[in-house]
Amino acid sequence: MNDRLPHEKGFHVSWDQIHRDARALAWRLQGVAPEGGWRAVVAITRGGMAPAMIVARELDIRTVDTISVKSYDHQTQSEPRVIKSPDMDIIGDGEGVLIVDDLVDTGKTLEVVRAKMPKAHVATVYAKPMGRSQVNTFVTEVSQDTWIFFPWDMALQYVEPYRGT
Ligand SMILES: O=P(O)(O)OC[C@H]1O[C@H](OP(=O)(O)OP(=O)(O)O)[C@H](O)[C@@H]1O
Ligand SMILES: Nc1nc2[nH]cnc2c(=O)[nH]1
Ligand SMILES: [Mg+2]
Repeated sequence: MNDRLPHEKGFHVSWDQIHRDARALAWRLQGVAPEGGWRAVVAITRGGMAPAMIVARELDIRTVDTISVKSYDHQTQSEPRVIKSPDMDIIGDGEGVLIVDDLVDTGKTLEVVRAKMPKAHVATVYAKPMGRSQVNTFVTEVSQDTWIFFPWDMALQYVEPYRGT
């Protein structure tokens, strides 16, 4: 699959697995919650929305907002741009706020987001080594040369048997 290059490996995540991993993230976040709990979640669209919903459900957080940062066209990276900001009257400097994304790769997206909400706690389900230092809590690390495929970008399809007739 040429459009996956230069990534050596593919890590294919099912709906079931992202659900379990996002729940594991919520469990960890509960363990480091401030007194009184997290007051809001900010999902980084679009990939952060599914894990953010699961985390908000598990931790009973009703205030959920979004920030939209566009940094990739398919697998080609360009400079990240904020297209939509959260309600800063509610989010403030980010104290007691959880920022959730599906993954961190180079960390460029999170750099932009953290600058807006410097006191927020940053959580991703998956992390690659280059961007790991931008994240406070994550669940699974994959190597830098791995491309993660999410269930919303995939479909079930027929696979040839190992041995033909
Ligand atoms: O750490 P970085 O190198 O900045 O990359 C990580 C970001 O890239 C992907 O989002 P993308 O910009 O592709 O948008 P999407 O979530 O709408 O798919 C992913 O969901 C992260 O948000
Ligand atoms: N789906 C997906 N988006 C990304 N954006 C940056 N890295 C990745 C990745 O490994 N998978
Ligand atoms: Mg994203």
